Amino acid sequence: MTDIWNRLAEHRRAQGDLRIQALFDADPNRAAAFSTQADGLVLDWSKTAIDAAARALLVDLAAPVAARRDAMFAGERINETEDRAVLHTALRNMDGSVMVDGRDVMPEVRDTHARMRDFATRVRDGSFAGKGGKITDVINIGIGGSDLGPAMAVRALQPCHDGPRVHFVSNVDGADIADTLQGLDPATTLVIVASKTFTTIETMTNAATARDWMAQTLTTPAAQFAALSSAQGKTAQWGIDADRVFGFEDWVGGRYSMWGPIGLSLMIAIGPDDFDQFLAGGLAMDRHFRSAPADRNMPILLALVGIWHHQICGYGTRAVLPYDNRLARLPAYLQQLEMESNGKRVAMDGSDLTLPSGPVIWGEPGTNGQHAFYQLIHQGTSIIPCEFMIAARGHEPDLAHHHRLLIANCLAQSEALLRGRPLSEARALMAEKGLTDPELDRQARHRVFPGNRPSTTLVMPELTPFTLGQIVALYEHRVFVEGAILGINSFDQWGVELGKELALKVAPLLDGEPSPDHDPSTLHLAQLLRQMQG
Ligand SMILES: O=P(O)(O)OC[C@H]1O[C@](O)(CO)[C@@H](O)[C@@H]1O
Repeated sequence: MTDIWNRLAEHRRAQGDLRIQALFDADPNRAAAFSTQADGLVLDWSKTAIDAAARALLVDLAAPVAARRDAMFAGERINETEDRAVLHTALRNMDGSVMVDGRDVMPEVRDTHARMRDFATRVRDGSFAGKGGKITDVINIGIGGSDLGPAMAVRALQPCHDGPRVHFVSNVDGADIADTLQGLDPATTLVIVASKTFTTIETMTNAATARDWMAQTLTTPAAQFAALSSAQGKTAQWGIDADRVFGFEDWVGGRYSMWGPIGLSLMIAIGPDDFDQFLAGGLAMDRHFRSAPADRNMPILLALVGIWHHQICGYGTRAVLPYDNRLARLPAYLQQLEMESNGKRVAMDGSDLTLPSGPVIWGEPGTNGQHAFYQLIHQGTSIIPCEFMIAARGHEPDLAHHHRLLIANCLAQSEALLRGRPLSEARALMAEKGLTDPELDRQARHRVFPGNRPSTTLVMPELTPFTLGQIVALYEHRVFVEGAILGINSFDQWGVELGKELALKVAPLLDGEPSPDHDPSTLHLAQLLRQMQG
């Protein structure tokens, strides 16, 4: 492996000031040859500096992926620091059997899925009602993986909504729940407490506030609560009837959990059949991931492009730019999926990682981002690989002209990043305006675009439950591949623990209790905030 990394680094050095445009000039078939398709989804990665030799080396780098992938699907305990299997894929494949510790886990998965379908159907048709009648509003209370996936998907699949309104509360900031509860009727609201552990302080604090809010009107608020958790003893302590508790096992990681019970709010919003289409999209990507050769395997190639840009070229961040307003929450969802999974400095075997971990992920939907941070992407001193996403068709037939413009903008941005605008062109533009040197030169230099900035474009026919399932599974597997190649365990998240522990120790400071165990700055800030509270 070290040899391949060295050869890749050497190849990059040898490329010198290669322009991506030169790769297109040399190979008229490049756009097709550096595109990959999977069940109607197409990834074009031709606008990168990866040439045939780099591609071959990168594919060699992916050699360890197949064995680890097969171990994951077979239910082996590949999450070694938590001693757990990693089987979120079982939640989207209802057929067959999957053995964990000698037990087939699929009958229970199917049973829970059937119970979710039944409950969602009853909420939607009114046979499960609140004290005041048919449920009009559902609040999902959760955080991280118990919030970001369903919140992203509910927004993405708005055209499929035909159920009650669905709201999401995650932040422990009381503003979140206060704003959400405003205008809702407790008698027709269903609260879903989504927490794998059922101990997360933000979620349990918000859930208690929601229960108090309901108790002002209803004598038995717990009757309008449901729970999604692997800690079923704790849900019982909360008084939530077992009929409305949907469990899952520890082999489903929080950020990989929207396919099962954590997706209940999505199922209620779009209906069980559309939810099954979402699962079908994920399953289609699983099958592609398991069967396509590495050089045509979309998750493997997407991961390799990322490795080329971050670990080989040294670009520190990656922008995710969906040209779809309904995918507005996708960058936030991917931030948890990618950065909580691969933001690690220790390898699986306990040694220090010798390569950089996964990159910073950020983004906003186009075209909004164009009028905000694209300035830096085009002309800043950092190179930021961009991941564009676009659907061929929109959902608003009467507004086809909007979609035409949306597509044009998406393609124009990746073209502008590739081509740039040389000084000669910028000078010609200034000359047309009647400027002469030295002012012409000064003005022209501000209008130069260096270009040669890499991007990929993911194209889908339309944003549907199926394509969304494909995209989420694509990114899950991309993270998996990156982790396997870097030697990272992508399924634990020890880095979130210290802050949680310290928050519990800091809280007493805010009540004025002395505590010697804090640094002077923290003590100073706590005192300042107390003074400001008056
Ligand atoms: O579902 P839970 O147990 O409330 O956890 C919520 C989130 O907290 C984390 O454990 C850490 O932030 C995430 O991995 C998880 O998705």
